[in-house]
Amino acid sequence: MDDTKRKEEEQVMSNEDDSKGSICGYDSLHRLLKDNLKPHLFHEVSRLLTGLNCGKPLETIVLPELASTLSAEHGFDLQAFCFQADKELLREPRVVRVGLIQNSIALPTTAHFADQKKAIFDKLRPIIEAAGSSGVNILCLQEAWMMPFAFCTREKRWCEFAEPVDGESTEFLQCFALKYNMVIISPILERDINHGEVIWNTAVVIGNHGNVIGKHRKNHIPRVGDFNESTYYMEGNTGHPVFETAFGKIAINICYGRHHPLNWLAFGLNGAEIVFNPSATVGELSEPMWPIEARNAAIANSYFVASINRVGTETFPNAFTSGDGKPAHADFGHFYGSSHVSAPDSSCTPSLSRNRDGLLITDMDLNLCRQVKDRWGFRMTARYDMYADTLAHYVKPDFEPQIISDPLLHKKSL
Ligand SMILES: NC(=O)NCCC(=O)O
Repeated sequence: MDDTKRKEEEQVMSNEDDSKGSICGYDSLHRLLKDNLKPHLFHEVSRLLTGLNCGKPLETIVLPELASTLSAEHGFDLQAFCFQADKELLREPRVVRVGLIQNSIALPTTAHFADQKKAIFDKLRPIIEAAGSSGVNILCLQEAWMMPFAFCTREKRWCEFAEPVDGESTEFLQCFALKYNMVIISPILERDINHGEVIWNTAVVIGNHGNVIGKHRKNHIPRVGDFNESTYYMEGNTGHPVFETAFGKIAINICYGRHHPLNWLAFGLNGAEIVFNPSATVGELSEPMWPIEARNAAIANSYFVASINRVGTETFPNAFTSGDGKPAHADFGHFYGSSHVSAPDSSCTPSLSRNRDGLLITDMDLNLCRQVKDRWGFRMTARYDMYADTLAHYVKPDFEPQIISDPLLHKKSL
């Protein structure tokens, strides 16, 4: 290939990459490293980047053929890993199979709203079937999975997508919960019929008998970049519930809540063993934060964190601005997928694709949570009483920061 042709091809590739916020045409960081490092270097980089579980790299799981067939037919990424815990003498292993689904929207945002929602249902059906037929016990979808993430626009017509907790999205998923004996976490835009049709950003927890166990409403609402969600709903009023399910104690920290360590802590104090973080976030804003925050939360709170993000670029009919000096634009940028699971022992799975729909299946022995607590003693050493005191002072209007100034602070150096 001559130089001009190569340059032209590189230009096309880099334009495509740019529209996806780049990582140079690779599907994930893991892939980029694997394809470019010598095996012994990749092994060592992975030891630090994704950690070791019980002293070893994570093993992959072999899934039933149907799951691979559905993944090939419908073009979604399918990956599966297993977290081990040490064998105990007095307790049986408590292995739970968790599934995470990430997806792009299915029709342009200009299509009729009913068609958009139906097309998302149709797109998810085979992915949920793949999860169910692989024996997934707890399945979680992405934030506001039943609609485009239209909150950047500040246009109120998108509120039409909101549904009551027992609405059509819940009904759609209840069938799968029953069919596959699966707990399903369904993050939706909620319309609270009993309270004057107020809108919330809510995760509905559907039990493995198809029943609604309860709901949690997003605690922290972003006001950053194009994420103008506070125009649509207020901070949640459900606290930090932990749902005791047939397969373990679970909680949901919805998207922007992942930037708040006390939010993670509160779910942990209530006894969560797995905290799901269904999200919608874009590369330019948060991609470097994404793996760090989840992993840190898992380590600090001795539980598993399951992170899910949307995929693709959603373009809206009318351009908008967000008071950041940028020209008016009609999309958020690239939702980078990259769903993954972090464990309390600091190991984590590689991420799903940053460009394609995907299903990540992970086996986790929940005994690992207590084993890490016993080993590291973070709960014992946490000094909650000291921080309770600091916070109680901090929230008072007359609070003054505890700063001890160097009396020689302003003395000139010789
Ligand atoms: N959906 C949402 O809360 N996004 C905020 C952006 C971020 O937290 O990365």
